[in-house]
Amino acid sequence: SPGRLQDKKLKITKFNCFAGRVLCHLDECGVEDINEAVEQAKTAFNIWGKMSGMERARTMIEAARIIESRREEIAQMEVINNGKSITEARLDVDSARLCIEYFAGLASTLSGQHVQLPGGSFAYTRREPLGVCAGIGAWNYPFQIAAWKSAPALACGNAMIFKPSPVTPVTAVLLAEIYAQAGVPQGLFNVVQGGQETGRILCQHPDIAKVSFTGSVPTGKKVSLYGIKPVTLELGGKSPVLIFSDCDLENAVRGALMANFLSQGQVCSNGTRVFVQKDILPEFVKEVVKRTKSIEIGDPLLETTRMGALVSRPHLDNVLSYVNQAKKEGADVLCGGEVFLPSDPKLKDGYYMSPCVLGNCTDEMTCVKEEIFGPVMSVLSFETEEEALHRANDTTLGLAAGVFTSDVRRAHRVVEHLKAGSCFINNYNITPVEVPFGGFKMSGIGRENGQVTVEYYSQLKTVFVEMGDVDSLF
Ligand SMILES: NC(=O)c1ccc[n+]([C@@H]2O[C@H](COP(=O)([O-])OP(=O)(O)OC[C@H]3O[C@@H](n4cnc5c(N)ncnc54)[C@H](O)[C@@H]3O)[C@@H](O)[C@H]2O)c1
Ligand SMILES: C[N+](C)(C)CCCC=O
Repeated sequence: SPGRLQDKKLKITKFNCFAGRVLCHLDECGVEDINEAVEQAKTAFNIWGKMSGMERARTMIEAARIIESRREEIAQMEVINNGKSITEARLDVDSARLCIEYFAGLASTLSGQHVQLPGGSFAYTRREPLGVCAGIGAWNYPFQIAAWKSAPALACGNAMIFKPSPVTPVTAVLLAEIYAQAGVPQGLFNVVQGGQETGRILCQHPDIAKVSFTGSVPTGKKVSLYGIKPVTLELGGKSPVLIFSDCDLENAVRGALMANFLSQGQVCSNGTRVFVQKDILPEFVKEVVKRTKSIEIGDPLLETTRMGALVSRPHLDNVLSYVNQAKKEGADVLCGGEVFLPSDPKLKDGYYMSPCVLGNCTDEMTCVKEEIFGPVMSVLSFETEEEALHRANDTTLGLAAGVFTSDVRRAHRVVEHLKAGSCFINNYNITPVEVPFGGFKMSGIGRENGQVTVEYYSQLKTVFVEMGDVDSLF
């Protein structure tokens, strides 16, 4: 309720990323708002958690239908919220809808196990919801992240309070509106606005049963220390793509672009360390640079635009400083890496940069070691498979990895040794909602999407049933 938030002191100013103007002001939610959201969620959970899976599924399918009918409106709002191109925003809305449909399909399949014990006794397990879950989102996929968290939570019978990033606060509210319109109990999916303090209060609330967090490694570390409650962490990456000389080069070039430039390079799973086998390096670099230079940058609402604006001025400055640092450390800027000024004067204050390819990179460079989270590809060369694998795995992160080769045995051998949660063979950055997504090492704990996610939003109760007498030792 906007009225109740008026007395809060802290304000969030949301800028329009592609024109650099103030879009709106929001009040940060504090203890009182969160208490109220939790109370509402508990009441809603008491209704929702007792419904059958089929009943929950019906409401979720209705939410998916509303998303489909409002696809264009949501996508346009996401462009304004985040700065990405309308083409990508539509795909994000589709992924959100598909996720809700997928988990609606699983809602009626939740079940336990029956175990026979001696003497006719038996035990069975019940899969039960956790209660009120907290979802905390990053700013790169605001609507999609809210759906990827709420869909499994709701399918398993939980309520969720979701806090979007203060950098992109707008579209999660649309999702709350849609769930309400679809008929979920009031307060089952609520949105609280705010930054780190709101996030901390929410996660530490004693009635929050689980936290599902998407964001950076440093914040993920804090969230994991908030208390004894289940936590899903979807964190950052610095993923490798291994391009062998026996690959289909055209496909590998396309893969490298998809691995680096979606969402202005602001993608957790991006394959930003592109290892290319030495004998095809010149040809690969020539083609990648040519295609990168031809990426259409500008007004993200135009159909022809393929790269919109970065999410904020400070983030743009940070990404550009990584390019400067790379130059100082000896990398060659093969293209891009500069502020981009669109021809439309209305967009002159937007946060645009030209996508960048860095050549002559080595493993020790900052651009190769740290997550830049912008449109910056680092190209490295290698000679042997063993060497490439060793260098690819030489990181504390392990979200994703890719391999391009026409040798099927090499593909599976390499993937077996890659230390990453999502491995792509001859493709990159596809995330069908039917398959699990999540990281190895410091890239996270737990998974989103796929059947396994049910385990992260429910708990098992074991029931022992004695058919004889108590065999007492006393
Ligand atoms: N693995 C994935 O699925 C995935 C997906 C998207 C983004 N990411 C990662 O997210 C990062 C970029 O997102 P970001 O800059 O929004 O990350 P961030 O860690 O700065 O913020 C993420 C969220 O946490 C909140 N937050 C901040 N401090 C908090 C605290 N102390 N307690 C609770 N909540 C707190 C923020 O307000 C925001 O909503 C990148 O590292 C990227 O790789 C990972
Ligand atoms: C849909 N993508 C592009 C694979 C992004 C997954 C979520 C990570 O940021």
